[in-house]
Amino acid sequence: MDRVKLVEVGPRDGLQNEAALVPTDIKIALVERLADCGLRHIETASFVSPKWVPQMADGAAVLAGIRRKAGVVYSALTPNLRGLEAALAAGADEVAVFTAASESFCQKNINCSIEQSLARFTPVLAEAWARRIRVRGYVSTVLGCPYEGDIGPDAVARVAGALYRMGCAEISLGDTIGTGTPGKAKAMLAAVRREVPIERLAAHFHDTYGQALANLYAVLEEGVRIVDCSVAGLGGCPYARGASGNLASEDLVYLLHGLGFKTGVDLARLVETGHWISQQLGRENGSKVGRAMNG
Ligand SMILES: CC(C)(COP(=O)([O-])OP(=O)([O-])OC[C@H]1O[C@@H](n2cnc3c(N)ncnc32)[C@H](O)[C@@H]1OP(=O)([O-])[O-])[C@@H](O)C(=O)NCCC(=O)NCCSC(=O)C[C@@](C)(O)CC(=O)[O-]
Repeated sequence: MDRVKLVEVGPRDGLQNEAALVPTDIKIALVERLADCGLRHIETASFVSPKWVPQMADGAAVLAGIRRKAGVVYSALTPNLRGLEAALAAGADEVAVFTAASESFCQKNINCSIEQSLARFTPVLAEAWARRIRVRGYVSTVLGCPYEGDIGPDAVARVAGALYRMGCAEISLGDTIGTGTPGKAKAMLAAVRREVPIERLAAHFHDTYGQALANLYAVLEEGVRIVDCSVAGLGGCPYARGASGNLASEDLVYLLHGLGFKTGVDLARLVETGHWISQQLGRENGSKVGRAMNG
């Protein structure tokens, strides 16, 4: 049976936009619970400037505090060499660099042009390679930008191809503001797969316009088998106005199991975890499956 690799980004993408600081022990408990659900790739922390994203300032404490489960990859976001050093010192198993297909978003998010971001990543990849650490590359705004509107597939393909040629093992395509629709997602993927093999591509779809699951289904049909998701649909980017939650992990697992894909995830436990974190954060559960199965 076909398998889909899930990358759970709740502890990072899910929490980074929370206005109130989430206590470190809650973050640790969330990561541990997600691992207990059967998730094997958990983006656990982010080593960015604490002035830019205060919520992620305790990344080292989170990585130090978790009870590690064998076979689980605990990864971290690293915008530069300093972030890489900090992530590795804290025990991250894998790191991710991140840029965008839109110049304006890149400037707002990491304070440099796309070209400059790629130059910053060169030493990150060299150092990671020397230490045998796998690097993922994110491209944001692949289906629309909060500042520039539509983004052409060729612009996405150019950046994805550059990350791949630099040595990123996996390229995650982010519909940061969730404006994409299935036809657009397929057109974007058709351009990107000319630069990057399909098995190296991940879908990272936000659900701001309620399109995430439809877009995901479209790229699944095209052969994408790596999907990013966030428990209880938590998430958003502080530098993308109006960006709301990620594709909810529970909704994704329900869809995939219904289609006959294997994920290794215990859906009932995941629903419990989604309910638990929603209560901790005092917000409504963003997963429809989570609400239905918990009701
Ligand atoms: C990239 C920088 C640092 C450039 O920021 P900068 O101001 O251009 O760079 P800088 O080198 O001048 O550094 C500014 C300050 O940050 C410090 N600094 C510098 N680097 C680090 C580091 N690694 N860790 C900790 N501190 C750091 C540095 O020491 C300095 O401190 P100061 O002297 O002012 O006290 C900044 O713009 C930044 O941190 N941006 C991060 C924004 C972010 O995290 N956004 C959310 C993640 S992306 C996302 O969510 C999208 C994604 C991936 O999910 C996919 C999708 O949905 O599209």
